[in-house]
Amino acid sequence: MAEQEQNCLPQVLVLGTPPPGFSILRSQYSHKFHFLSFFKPSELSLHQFLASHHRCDPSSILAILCGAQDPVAGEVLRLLPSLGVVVTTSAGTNHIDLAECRRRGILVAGAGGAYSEDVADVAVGLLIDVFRKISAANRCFLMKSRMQFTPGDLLLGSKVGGKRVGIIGLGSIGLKTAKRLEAFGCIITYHSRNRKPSIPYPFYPNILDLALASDALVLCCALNEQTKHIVNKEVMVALGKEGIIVNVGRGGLIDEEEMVKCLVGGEIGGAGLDVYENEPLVPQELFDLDNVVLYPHSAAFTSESIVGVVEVVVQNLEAFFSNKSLVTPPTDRGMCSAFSSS
Ligand SMILES: O=CC(=O)O
Repeated sequence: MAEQEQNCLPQVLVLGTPPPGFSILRSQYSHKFHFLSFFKPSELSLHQFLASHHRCDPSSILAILCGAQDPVAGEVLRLLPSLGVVVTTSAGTNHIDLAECRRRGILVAGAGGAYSEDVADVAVGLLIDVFRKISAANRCFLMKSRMQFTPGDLLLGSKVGGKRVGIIGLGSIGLKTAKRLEAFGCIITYHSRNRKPSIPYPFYPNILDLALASDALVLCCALNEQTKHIVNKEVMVALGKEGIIVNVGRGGLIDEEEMVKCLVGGEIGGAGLDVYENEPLVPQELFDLDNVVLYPHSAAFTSESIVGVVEVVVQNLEAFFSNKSLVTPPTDRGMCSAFSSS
């Protein structure tokens, strides 16, 4: 596209690591938006990048596009005096300084429910894997020794049907996880910020009570000040030696150091994890445990969900630049709707 034509397009500053779907966005929507990519690693600071970019007056930037991996902190927002919207390709918005956005009236839009089914699939997959020791068996029989096996030998798993599963956070991911597990014969209960009157599952206002009444806890909530370390040592002890934890929310929801100790010491039965407290670092001890299944923060991503999120991003940008309401506006506390606020 000629530079002159591009100059007339709404500018979108794309930050950090190329967000999922960005190559589709760039190839299919560059006639609608001028994507100004400031990707890592860069020798320039954002300030220098904006100053060196020939047509980029920071006050001409009204929109940021980002993914979950890169913080959109106060200092970034302060460089962009006219910013009106932050669109993230993630369901979670904990990487964005929501308080500063609220203060400045900057809108925030996330992936909405674009990933919910895929994340729920992985939550169920991790739960089944831990209870039935699928990865452990794979590791033991096939990868380590390639030995012949006797059916039913050694790795006796635990039945999924009948398990009491406490879901923490009943947004669209939590609800889809609950529905799937119900079909496996699990008994569902939940904890969230408020009881949901239209939901039939028993509600536990207290997370310790939920842990005491559960064989598995599945974390599907957003990370914020209220939910950080919502699963702490006390909760893990209440869950008990046979209990397992599945986390598809954010690593910081669990006190990871304590979780590692509980797993190593046998105080909980196992864990299926998609997210970690200090990503991309994963505590070394976890790699050696057969009762732990690790996934690399990829529960959200399938070829289909990436196409879906591109649509949501485009709809949000189009809505914003034509002064319409965003299609996935944040909830009252600035969070997007796929993760419940706990
Ligand atoms: O973790 C992934 C997301 O928030 O989309």
